[in-house]
Amino acid sequence: MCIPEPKTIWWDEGLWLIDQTQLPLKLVPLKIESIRQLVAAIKSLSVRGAPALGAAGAYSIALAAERSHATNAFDMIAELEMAADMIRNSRPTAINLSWGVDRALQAARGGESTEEIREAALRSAEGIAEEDIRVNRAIGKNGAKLLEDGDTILTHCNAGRLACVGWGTALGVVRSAVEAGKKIEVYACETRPLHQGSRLTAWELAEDKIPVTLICESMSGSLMRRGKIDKVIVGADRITRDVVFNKIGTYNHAVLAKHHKIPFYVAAPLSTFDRIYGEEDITIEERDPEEICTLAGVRLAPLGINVYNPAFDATPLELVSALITEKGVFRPPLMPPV
Ligand SMILES: CSC[C@H]1O[C@H](OP(=O)(O)O)[C@H](O)[C@@H]1O
Repeated sequence: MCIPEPKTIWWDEGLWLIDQTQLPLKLVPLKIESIRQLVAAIKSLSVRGAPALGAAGAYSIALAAERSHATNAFDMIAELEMAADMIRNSRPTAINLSWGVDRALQAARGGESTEEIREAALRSAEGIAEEDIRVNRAIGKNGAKLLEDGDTILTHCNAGRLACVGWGTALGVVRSAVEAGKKIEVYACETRPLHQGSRLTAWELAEDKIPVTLICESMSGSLMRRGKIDKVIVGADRITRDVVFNKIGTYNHAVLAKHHKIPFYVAAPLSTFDRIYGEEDITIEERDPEEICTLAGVRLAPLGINVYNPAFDATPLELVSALITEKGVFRPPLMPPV
């Protein structure tokens, strides 16, 4: 079974991305004309997911260079550095955003003229985008070996091609297993409050004709207890020396998987690893309370109620059966090479 490979973010006489807030009803390509518009797109999750944010970060430098009116290299680099700060600060937890910004900015600094800077920034961003798909294909190939024909997988949030430039990480493992001829079924957690699972994962898998069942994340324990889940596979936003940061609710599944002796896999590129730091060093993004209190404009909670709305949680590595990367599969405390 050959699965198509559309892109989530790309450059075509300017920066384009799929506006994920319009899915699953509409597939809307969005042209990004300014850094401010890109910051808004990142904050509103029009573009989201660690690897996609890495590419967005890199393309932001190419966009800033393309839009710059600087007449010399020094002034242009100063503009790019201001743009870099705006993009880095748009979402703090996923390391890939700052990683992509820094790689493209470093390339741009090698330019001696404004034109060389523009070319270097775009070449770097295009390289990161192409590298992402290659890396995700390698993650998929390494992870598919862990899946057996007939497996039922639980996944959380969206770690598919919409979270990347293409192919996906957690869903990339599923796609690679299906391409290898294995029959795989997926339970997709809707993933409140922004529903990346129902809006994006269920949509992706249905598009690829991979059997998917939508559930509320509160249902995962019951399915595990009834023997309905063979493996759990999720993505990651940052992997430190002691924990995996991923969408809020991931930790719950990891604890339940441990209790039920179900393999719990994390699929992520090496660019998501950040081993200098530990859990206590990383900021977990707190999002707008209205995301929990309203749904499609309907009020779900009393006005003025206290709300806790972290975008991510931390799963200790001892709960992770294996880290699936482009360099292979590593079982903590064993970690991939730096
Ligand atoms: C392959 S990274 C996907 C990762 O990013 C998601 O977060 P968000 O939708 O807020 O960008 C979620 O944590 C996914 O696991």
